Amino acid sequence: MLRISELTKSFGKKTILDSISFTVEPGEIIGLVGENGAGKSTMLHMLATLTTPDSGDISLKDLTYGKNNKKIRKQIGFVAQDIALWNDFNVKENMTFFEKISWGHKNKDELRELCLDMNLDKWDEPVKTLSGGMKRKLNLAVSLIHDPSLLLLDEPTVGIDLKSRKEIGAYLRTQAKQNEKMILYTSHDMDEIESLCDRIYCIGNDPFYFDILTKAGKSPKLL
Ligand SMILES: Nc1ncnc2c1ncn2[C@@H]1O[C@H](COP(=O)(O)OP(=O)(O)OP(=O)(O)O)[C@@H](O)[C@H]1O
Repeated sequence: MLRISELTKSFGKKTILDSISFTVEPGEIIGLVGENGAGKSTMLHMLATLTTPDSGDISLKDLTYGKNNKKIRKQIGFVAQDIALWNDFNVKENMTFFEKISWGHKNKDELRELCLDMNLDKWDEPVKTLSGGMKRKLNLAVSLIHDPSLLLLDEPTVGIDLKSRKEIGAYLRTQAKQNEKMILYTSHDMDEIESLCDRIYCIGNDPFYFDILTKAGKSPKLL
């Protein structure tokens, strides 16, 4: 289980996240929604151990953030909003590079299969000539190489075509349900959030997303 207790984060005098608490059970996909600047990425960055909270506690299974960060990182797959790939390498080279520096043990066939799971079949093509959506698919595949138990996905499907998005969504649901992965997912696409997520949290004071999701019968919660 991922447990977040009374988490607070400010930048300067601006409090972005104010005493936020929630838990994520194995097998759950949690949607985080809110307007631009609400604090979704800040939340994911803290869960990825890249930013420290001002106060509050986070734990993953029996591991405490701040004390066990090295062990925690091995269990995390993080897709940031910015794409992080080697442009001059092809897809195969990127996958094998990231496999080597990750804690996973996957052979070339398994790495290729992972790309195909993301609907990416351009194995020998340099990243620099891939479309934006294809780069996103590769970025997502890289985050899954070490079979993480906690997936933090910050708008991972921006620019990905609808068919691929549906297939990636189905893949993520299978990963969550069959392999007990915990997934936190941000998106501005409410259809995607509604169809993919088991529970949805609205960050920030603006009731806009809360009202939309409530009308759609999704019982969102305010953070
Ligand atoms: N390193 C930083 N220093 C100062 N302010 C920051 C920093 N990182 C984020 N912020 C501020 O924190 C607020 C929350 O940003 P964040 O990126 O978490 O929002 P978001 O909900 O992910 O937005 P978006 O939907 O646009 O991705 C913003 O006002 C942003 O300017």
